[in-house]
Amino acid sequence: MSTDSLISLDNVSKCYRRYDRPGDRLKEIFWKQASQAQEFWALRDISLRVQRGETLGIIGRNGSGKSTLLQIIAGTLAPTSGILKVQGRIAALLELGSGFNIEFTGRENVYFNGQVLGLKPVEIEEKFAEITAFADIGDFIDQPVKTYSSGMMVRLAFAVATSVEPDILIVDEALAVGDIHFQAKCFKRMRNMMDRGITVLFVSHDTSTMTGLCDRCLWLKHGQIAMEGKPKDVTQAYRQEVWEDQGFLAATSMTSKVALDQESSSEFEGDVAQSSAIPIHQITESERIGNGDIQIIDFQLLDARGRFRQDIDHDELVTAEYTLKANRNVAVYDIGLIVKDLKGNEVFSILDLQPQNYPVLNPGQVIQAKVTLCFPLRAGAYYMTLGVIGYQDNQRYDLQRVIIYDHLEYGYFFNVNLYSKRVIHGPVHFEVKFTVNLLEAACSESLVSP
Ligand SMILES: Nc1ncnc2c1ncn2[C@@H]1O[C@H](COP(=O)(O)OP(=O)(O)OP(=O)(O)O)[C@@H](O)[C@H]1O
Repeated sequence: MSTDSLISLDNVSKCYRRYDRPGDRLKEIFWKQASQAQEFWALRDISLRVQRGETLGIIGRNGSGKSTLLQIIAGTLAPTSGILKVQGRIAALLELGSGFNIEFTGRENVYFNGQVLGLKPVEIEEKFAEITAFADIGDFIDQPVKTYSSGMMVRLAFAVATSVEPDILIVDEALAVGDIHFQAKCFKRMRNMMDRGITVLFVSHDTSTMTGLCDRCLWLKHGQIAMEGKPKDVTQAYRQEVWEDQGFLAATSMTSKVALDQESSSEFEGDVAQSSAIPIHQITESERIGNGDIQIIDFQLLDARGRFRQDIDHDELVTAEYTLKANRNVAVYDIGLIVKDLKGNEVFSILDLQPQNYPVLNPGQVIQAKVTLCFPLRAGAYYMTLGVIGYQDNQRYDLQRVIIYDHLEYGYFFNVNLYSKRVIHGPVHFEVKFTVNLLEAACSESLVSP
């Protein structure tokens, strides 16, 4: 294994034994010759190197062998044949609740898991408050894990696995069963870990996640590597195949080729595509930074009739209303917002740099600022990062000298609904109109008689 590849697999295969009847497995234990098992090769001859600091995405259809591969690399499943070498500490989030003893409390499991991940009790003690703050499951931390919902289990498992500084983080996105606020927090933490050079292996069905997060992508098909390379190329080929199989595209169609050249994922919008409702998250105190000279004390989205909205129709004009409180004299300040998808990818941002009419603020003063905007986005859940900034010596336009008064990473979660019969690609969607004109009539003999 080269010094910089943390993971190396040579011709790794995994064969499961499948039985028609549960009793057949038992029979085999006592009488090998009577084996009724059928062999099933979930992985065949996988050879792979993953370098230190690399983020490898694994994509593939249900049953293609993704979880099997991750479990083998994590060391929780033995390969049937082949050579596997892994260097460094692994933190894995694979099967729900794996690694937890459900009879024990969350607190006991944090200590137990922390030790499995290589932490000393005193180190776990130091990290305990941070782990519970991230998991945010309140008093449940002292309840047996068997009383947890699946979402709570994932919260705690993710908090523990990412609290250690592993060399390799392995995450199955299918586990992202928490609410959207928690998912966004998880993606942010994963990005931070990637920035710190931690090697990440990540399974997802979502091609935009692959292109957004990963350096390299692996496509598994029937237990074999169908393709490996740049996320954009691999996800494009993968989508092409999925779409062809589903009959959405003709393989040779020019339009499909043009469409698939787009970087982000594509979805077939059926008769009515509507994102599901999300729980209300108004201003969250977590992830708040800034010196507090001005604070955002409330924020809402209102529609044209002044109704509070969190489910917004595509392209609908809404007003974002900030309520700001000054805690000091402030003469120059700007208000901004960034719209992000749940993976933390920035969709667009606005910073108002020419506010002629913003009043000078005195301590205790409360003002309301409004921004009118619309969201020509594809259907889905998004959040807004909200901010108020100032400048050293009040030198507006000098972005090098920005002072952050307040910054709320998860300021406001909302849904965009889109009703469309079209096949839509990419993060934005504009109104378009297709028209077809008949230029030449068909020859009379080729006309189909009514
Ligand atoms: N313990 C097992 N015994 C027998 N077959 C198994 C076992 N575990 C997995 N398989 C089979 O191996 C194949 C690969 O499964 P795996 O869970 O690795 O796929 P996957 O790509 O992760 O699927 P998904 O996207 O649905 O999670 C599947 O056909 C599955 O039915």
